[in-house]
Amino acid sequence: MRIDIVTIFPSFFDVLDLSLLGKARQSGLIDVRTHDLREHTHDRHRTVDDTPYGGGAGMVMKPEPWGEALDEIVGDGASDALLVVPSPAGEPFTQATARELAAEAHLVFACGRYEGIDQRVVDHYGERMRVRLISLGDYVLNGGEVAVMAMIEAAGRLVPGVVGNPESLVEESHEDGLLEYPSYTKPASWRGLEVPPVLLSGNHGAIAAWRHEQQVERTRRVRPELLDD
Ligand SMILES: COC(=O)c1cc2cc(CO)sc2[nH]1
Repeated sequence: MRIDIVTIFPSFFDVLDLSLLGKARQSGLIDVRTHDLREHTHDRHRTVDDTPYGGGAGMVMKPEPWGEALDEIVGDGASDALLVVPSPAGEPFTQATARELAAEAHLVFACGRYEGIDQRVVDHYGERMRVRLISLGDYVLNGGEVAVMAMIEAAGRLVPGVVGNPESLVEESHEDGLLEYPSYTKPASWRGLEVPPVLLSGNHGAIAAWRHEQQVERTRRVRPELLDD
């Protein structure tokens, strides 16, 4: 998988060199490249934003730098890459979305700031490639970078080979539509709190049944709407 990120804060993504995704980058499983939007400005102040047509507070990101930056990545014709634009007006990001992104060969993330990117950028690239506006949730961040970091982690870990034991991906919250069961490890007794005896029983059928029961109970208590599906 190739990932390109266009942002005015490219160093924000240096952290991707660490941990899980760091190994995936070194092994070539995931090729992450950041691009500084300001490299595609040509005025003395390296301007990337301007006041909104129609008035209103805040600033809007100018289309020209985005056009130059994105053309450099996907060329000036049709592209099979998926352009992901984090936006409060986007579709909700879920584990299903993460799985869809993980199946892509080439993801391009456009990190907006301020009030967003001039709409014509989405319209222009929407004529020659798939474009998805995605939101992390019903709140607003100051820019797309944090959202892109979360999406890259959620999708990157689903890319085959990135996580050592693929089994660990199966029994996770939201993978089967339920929240995950509670986990325990040694010691069996800690500050007077005991590990549920069934987990020490060695009875794998009883353990699986208990874990599923815990998933349903936790989901009903914390996220009852997930049980409606
Ligand atoms: C949950 O919030 C988001 O996903 C989110 C993405 C973006 C992009 C912005 C720049 O206009 S503000 C913002 N919020």
